[in-house]
Amino acid sequence: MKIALIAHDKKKPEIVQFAIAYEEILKDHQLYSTGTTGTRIMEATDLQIERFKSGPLGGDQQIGALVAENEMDLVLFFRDPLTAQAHEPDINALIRLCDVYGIPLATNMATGEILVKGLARGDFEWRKIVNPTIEKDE
Ligand SMILES: O=C(CO)COP(=O)(O)O
Repeated sequence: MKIALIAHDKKKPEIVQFAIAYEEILKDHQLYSTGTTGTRIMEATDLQIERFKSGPLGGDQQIGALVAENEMDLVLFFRDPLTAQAHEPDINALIRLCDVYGIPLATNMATGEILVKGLARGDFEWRKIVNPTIEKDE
């Protein structure tokens, strides 16, 4: 499965802890991230992540483009709801596209844990029906 990992600055410690805790599950998937989030996770784990631009420079939009192309299966986006973001329109656009295309989206760690545990037990098998390009053993 293709999984996007994104976190706002105040949530970066959380997503790093999350990636460490679920590394055994995440390592079997294709991982993508916005720039800084990916760097932080790769510094703390052995995960390989394809990094896009930093969020404020278009990274959320690049991940949104994959969602629109049916090339993303899960978005883990630990948002900071208490800090104004210069690129709020990009953030809203990514969240909107996940809803447009019915892509599972976690905006906080508690939801992320449920989705990743679901991923591990096979709850995402339906994505192989809507996206036949997903490898059978992913
Ligand atoms: O701003 C972000 C998401 O909206 C995250 O971007 P970075 O991972 O580059 O900090």
